[in-house]
Amino acid sequence: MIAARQLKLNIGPRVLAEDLDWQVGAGECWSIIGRNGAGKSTLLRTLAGMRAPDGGSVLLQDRPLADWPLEALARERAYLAQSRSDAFAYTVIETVLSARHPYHDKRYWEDSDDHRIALQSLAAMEVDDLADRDVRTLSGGERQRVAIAALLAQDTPLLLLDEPANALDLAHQVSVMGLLAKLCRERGKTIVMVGHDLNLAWSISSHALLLMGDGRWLAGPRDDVMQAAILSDYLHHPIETVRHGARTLFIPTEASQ
Ligand SMILES: Nc1ncnc2c1ncn2[C@@H]1O[C@H](COP(=O)(O)OP(=O)(O)OP(=O)(O)O)[C@@H](O)[C@H]1O
Repeated sequence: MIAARQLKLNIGPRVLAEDLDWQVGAGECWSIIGRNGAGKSTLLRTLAGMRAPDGGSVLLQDRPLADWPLEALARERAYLAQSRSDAFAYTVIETVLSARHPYHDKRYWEDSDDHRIALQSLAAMEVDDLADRDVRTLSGGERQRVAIAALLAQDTPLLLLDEPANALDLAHQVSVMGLLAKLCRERGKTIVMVGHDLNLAWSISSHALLLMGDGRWLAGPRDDVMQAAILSDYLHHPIETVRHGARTLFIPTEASQ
């Protein structure tokens, strides 16, 4: 689906990722994990085509990202940014309908299919009752769910999500993650997401990519990569794992009093 070839990411003099050779297959769900500032958002923006690589390349469906016309790219991948600022008084439904523009060709107005898909997406995120509200009046968690609804309405095979659980209460974290997992398992969508909650990441992911923040990285199937010793190294904090039924739980060792 999407692949990095000898990818290099720099910010100023800092090398965030070096020689990143990474293949994301269709229907896989990847979590990108690393400390603050390790380069997770920078990598996700690069995968979305919103930032050029500093070396190497990103291929979407075996074609370099730079060769994709923007509208065709918007039908292939949707991107959820870590934060957003709403400068204008758009309603919730207008915000979600705007995600349908890549399908409009030369047509200006949305049609009934767009409305149906937008309303379905709002309902999936349990924000359909907010359809007529000005997005600037929403709470942080409501705004995040509207942004995820817009991402769903874009209906792309590849979803790139930067901290989708941000601002969500516990129940919505679990339901949103469950929905994303279902999109992979049952609808063959491919997901690459950034997150700090190891337990949520473990519960949804088939694979994980760890970034050290100095160029080093590790990618592979979830259970190969999400091991206590490896995560402790990448996150610079001792982590233990415990089994709870079928789940593995990650527990950071408490700071000594
Ligand atoms: N435009 C910029 N100018 C200067 N430094 C930047 C810029 N964009 C990113 N950086 C720096 O690059 C590093 C990587 O940033 P990035 O947002 O990718 O980290 P991250 O792993 O997503 O972090 P977090 O977990 O805090 O969200 C950080 O140290 C950040 O301060």
